[in-house]
Amino acid sequence: MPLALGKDVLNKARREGYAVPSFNTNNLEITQAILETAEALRAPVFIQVSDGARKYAGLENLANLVRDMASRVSVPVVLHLDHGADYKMVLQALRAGFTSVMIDASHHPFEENVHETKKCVEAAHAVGVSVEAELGRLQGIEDNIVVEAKDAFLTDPDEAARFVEETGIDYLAIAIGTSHGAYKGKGRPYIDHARLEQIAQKVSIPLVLHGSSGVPQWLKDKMKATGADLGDPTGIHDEDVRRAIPNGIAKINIDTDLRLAFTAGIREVVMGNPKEFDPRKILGKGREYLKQVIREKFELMGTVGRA
Ligand SMILES: O=C(CO)COP(=O)(O)O
Ligand SMILES: O=C[C@H](O)COP(=O)(O)O
Ligand SMILES: [Zn+2]
Ligand SMILES: [Zn+2]
Repeated sequence: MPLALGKDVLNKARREGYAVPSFNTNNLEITQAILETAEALRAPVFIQVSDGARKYAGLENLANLVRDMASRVSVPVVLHLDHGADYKMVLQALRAGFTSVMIDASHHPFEENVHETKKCVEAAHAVGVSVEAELGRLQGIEDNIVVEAKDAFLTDPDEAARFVEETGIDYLAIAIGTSHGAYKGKGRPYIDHARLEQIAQKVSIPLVLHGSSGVPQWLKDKMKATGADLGDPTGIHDEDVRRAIPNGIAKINIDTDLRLAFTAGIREVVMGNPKEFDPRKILGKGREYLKQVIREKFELMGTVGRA
């Protein structure tokens, strides 16, 4: 199918009470794992390209790869720009054929965030592309900028309503306690469900949750078994993700769990078979674990069979 429009996929999700995962891609194998699993489970999906991915693989290379591969599946696939840094980046994504773009001006003061976001909405809507913007600030690593706890702040419900009204965006990324990366805090990383409920009452467009990886035990075990030294990573509990979806969360971003899965498979082959030097065998195992973790996400978010 041709690429789907972001707001079509997410408006349906919020209306019907499920969420759509937005997976970061960087290469062929990750894209294959996402699309083959989505097709097998009849699930709509977002594939997103970060700034790091753009620098690693090239924005147009990834856009062309995703568009071409998506043309051979029969489920809705949205090609999304993750954390677009500025207006220029958004324009480049529009030109490359993205069907959804994020402008992340959340590190600016409110009025400046509104101003920058509005400009991007005007450009994207002129060519029929949907827009995500962010209000509030997540802790963790974002586009190679480390946001410390003291600089992170949660989204204010009244401000969120004003922001949506003034910018005309199609979906809103909010900060409610999640953070990027594999270290989301000790024990049970905190999610402010009460705040989410208040935001959901005031904002009717789909809400987006970043930093939602679960860092599952089976992947931690596999990494550890191959000698990886990760310290003590913790992710968002499945229960918290499940609880957030009826409160308007319709797009859920996952990158870290894919990194863990791909790397765990690669490590397993490399460490366990010192004679192996066929990259297809090495990356192939990574792709197999990617498919497993991607399947778990579709099941968790209620996306299976929604295509
Ligand atoms: O929000 C993300 C990308 O925008 C990814 O979050 P994780 O690091 O939790 O996978
Ligand atoms: O939001 C951040 C994503 O995990 C992507 O990070 P990256 O720019 O290092 O690819
Ligand atoms: Zn941000
Ligand atoms: Zn993010």
